[in-house]
Amino acid sequence: MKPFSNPGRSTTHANPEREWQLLLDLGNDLANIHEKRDLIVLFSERIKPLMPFTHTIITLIDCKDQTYSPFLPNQHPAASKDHSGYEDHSGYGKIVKARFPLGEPLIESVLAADGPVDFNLAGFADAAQSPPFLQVNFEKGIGHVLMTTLRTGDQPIGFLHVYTDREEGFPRQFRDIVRMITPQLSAAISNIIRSEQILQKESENSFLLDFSNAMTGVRSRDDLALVVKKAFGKLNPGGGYVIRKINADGITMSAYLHDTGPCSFDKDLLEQVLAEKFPIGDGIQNRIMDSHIPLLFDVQRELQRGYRISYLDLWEQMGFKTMVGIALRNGDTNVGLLLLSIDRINIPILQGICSQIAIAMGNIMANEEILRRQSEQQLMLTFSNQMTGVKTKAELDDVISGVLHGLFQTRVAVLYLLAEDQLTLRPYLFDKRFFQEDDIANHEDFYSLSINEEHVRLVFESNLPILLEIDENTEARCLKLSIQRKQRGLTNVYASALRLGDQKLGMVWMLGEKISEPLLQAICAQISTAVSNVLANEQILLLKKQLEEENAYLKQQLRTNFDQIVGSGQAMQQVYRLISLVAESNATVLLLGETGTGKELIAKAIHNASERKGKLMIKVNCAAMPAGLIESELFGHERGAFTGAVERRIGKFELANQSTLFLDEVGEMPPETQVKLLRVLQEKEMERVGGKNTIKLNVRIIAATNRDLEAEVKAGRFRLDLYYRLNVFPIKLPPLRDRREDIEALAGFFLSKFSKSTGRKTVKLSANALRQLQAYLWPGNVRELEHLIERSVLVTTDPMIGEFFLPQATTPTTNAPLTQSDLPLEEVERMHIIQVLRRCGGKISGVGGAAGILGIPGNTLHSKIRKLGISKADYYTH
Ligand SMILES: Nc1ncnc2c1ncn2[C@@H]1O[C@H](COP(=O)(O)OP(=O)(O)OP(=O)(O)O)[C@@H](O)[C@H]1O
Repeated sequence: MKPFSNPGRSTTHANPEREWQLLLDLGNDLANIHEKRDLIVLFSERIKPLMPFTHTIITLIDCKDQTYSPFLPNQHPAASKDHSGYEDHSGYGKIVKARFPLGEPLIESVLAADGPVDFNLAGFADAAQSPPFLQVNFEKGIGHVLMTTLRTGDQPIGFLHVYTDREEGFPRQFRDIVRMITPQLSAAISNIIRSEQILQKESENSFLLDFSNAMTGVRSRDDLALVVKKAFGKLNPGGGYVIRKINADGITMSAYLHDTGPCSFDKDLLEQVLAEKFPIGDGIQNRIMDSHIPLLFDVQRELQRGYRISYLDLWEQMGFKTMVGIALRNGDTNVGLLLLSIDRINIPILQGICSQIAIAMGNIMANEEILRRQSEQQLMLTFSNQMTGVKTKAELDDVISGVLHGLFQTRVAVLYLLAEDQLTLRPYLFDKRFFQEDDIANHEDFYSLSINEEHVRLVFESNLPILLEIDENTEARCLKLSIQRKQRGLTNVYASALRLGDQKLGMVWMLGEKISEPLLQAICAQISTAVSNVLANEQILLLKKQLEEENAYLKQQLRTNFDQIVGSGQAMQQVYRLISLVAESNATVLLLGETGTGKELIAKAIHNASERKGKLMIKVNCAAMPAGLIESELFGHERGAFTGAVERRIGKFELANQSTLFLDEVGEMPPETQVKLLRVLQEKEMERVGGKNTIKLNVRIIAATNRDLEAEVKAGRFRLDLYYRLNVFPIKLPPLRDRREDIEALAGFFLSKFSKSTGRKTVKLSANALRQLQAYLWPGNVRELEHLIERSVLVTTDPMIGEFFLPQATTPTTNAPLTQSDLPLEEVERMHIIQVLRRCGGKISGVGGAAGILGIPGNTLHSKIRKLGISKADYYTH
């Protein structure tokens, strides 16, 4: 501004020419004013000489809230008599910052007047509704105030206050001068306001431009922290701020960036606030998020309103009285919010900063998300590679308990498989860190979980893994899983169905801190595939084993080659007739007859004539098995079912599924097994020993015994109900002595068979030898004949057998003493056993059995019989 023109000597006396010149000069000077400073100089240097007033104040009206407040409170320190201390905390200090309502009588009268109004403060200062600054001035010795309204057009924009300590107040000439210069003064003030606004805008723009330039280089959260700290350092020196982001749950917010400024505070409280997830609807955050402009909070007032939010406490502790909150939005998406310790809101600047912060946060988070997904994919690839190699349950256990946790900090608590009934889930694998073996075995709820359980149903209804809400009920069902997970800091329980295509395989419960849905889905899909591979592999191994067993059995059967029945006599004709009647049905057949009469041969013939002939007939010798193992032999067992059961075994019943099971010597079966056999025959299903799965059976039973089963039933050794079950179609095989007509054919058959097997021409029988055979009683029946011929073929060197050396005893032997002196110990033992067996009618164990008399267990006797080569023919007596 150019220097003001010299006003000459001060005067208030009438001198129209001089007055006009003065007004002209003042008008020119006012027209050139653009800054507050110029106005101050004008008042102190140009107007003051006209009238020695103490000070002037210009106040501006705020139309929005109908108030006015100081705009130019102090024109020149020297001009103020006693009022230089505007910064004091009483009187002026407060008034300078205050806003006064327009609707007071004094102001209304100023607004209504068409020129300056002179008020004697003695009459107004302490009047009710008078502006408080009059009282303050009056107390400081001011007598009069001259007030006039400043206007732009008709619109009042503010007031000029001129104060004087002269008792007589302002002379008329001064009032006239003020009236005259009021329009120019109003225009000058408008100019100042406009240029201040332009400057303000320019500085805001330059601030935002700098900020925006700095933001272009932001790539990471750390970059953002630096730029934001610098910007807020300029905007609000010594202040603090926090930027919060909305968490993935969509209902809470957590600190993203923060700066506490130079304040002192409780570090623990800060840690707590930084770690805490604050619900968006906490009463403060929701107000900020709902507003489209920054909101100013009075910290004390919010605390008094009862908000017990830790960040308000911290804010108070740091000495911040106010808090500005502004929502961070990236387009229409809410990203988070900014809290700033500032007491003056510059809305455009804050909005400019916040929109850029929100965009940067959006980009950084998107970037972080991409990196996270990439790392997840990498981890998933590693997991998938590990899972692909899984073939066995143990390997599956290793990968899901080791690798899964190593990669994703997630543990499979339990993996259930759907049982055959498709209604029950049974634990297949479980994490031993959470459960003991006993927990599983003794907890029926856990062991057998119905798919109709509410939480299980939810899992199967969903195509995606779900986060389980654990309530008291579920918790009981989940074996206190939630407690377990809290103890291990694993906060979430995820559950997912395991499926292969549309087929349900089972369900998995996982515990983890947090894991994204797509990742969880991918993990569960991998587990499903691996489980199905393991199950398929187990099935293959089982079938392979079954095949091996069948194979071994087949080979054994081939070695004994029973494929022909010899005999065309009447008795055998009757047998053939019965076989042809029953063979094609599935009826149970009971073969009765003395030892060696061909019961097994006939069983085989029935099987071969049935539609089951494509599969192997399975044989069980009920007498040759130790009582303790017969059940396992018949029904199989699970691994660990009893001591020594080191691996799963398939029983003869399961082996004979779709085929025929030949129960040889069924009369020797121990009573406990009889019960189980009866159940299987009745229900046509069974479980393996130690197993829980029920196996459906389609087995044809052919039983055989050389005992009189009716007598056994009467004696209480054989169950009547089982007898009825077995005695559906009895076939009685005649003893050889009752079909002597077949002896010649049988002898010829065996001569040819054994001659061939020894590589000789067929050995013949002399007439004498044949007569001998026909005269003999054959206690051991066909088997005895077969053995005799075999021995004879072996020992004779002639092409013809002239004579047989047949045993004398053909009736039950009495207790005739043995001559043992010349025999070796083993032979004595052999003879003694044969002797006792004869006395017991061949019965080995149980009441009246040979083992009891010999004082050894039945098993031991069996093995001795085998070892000493004792055959039934040796001891069978009639
Ligand atoms: N009709 C027959 N034709 C040819 N061989 C026969 C005949 N009957 C029995 N055998 C032979 O006699 C031997 C004994 O037969 P098998 O084992 O079937 O008798 P079993 O009644 O089952 O005897 P056990 O009651 O002692 O088990 C076998 O080697 C069998 O091949």
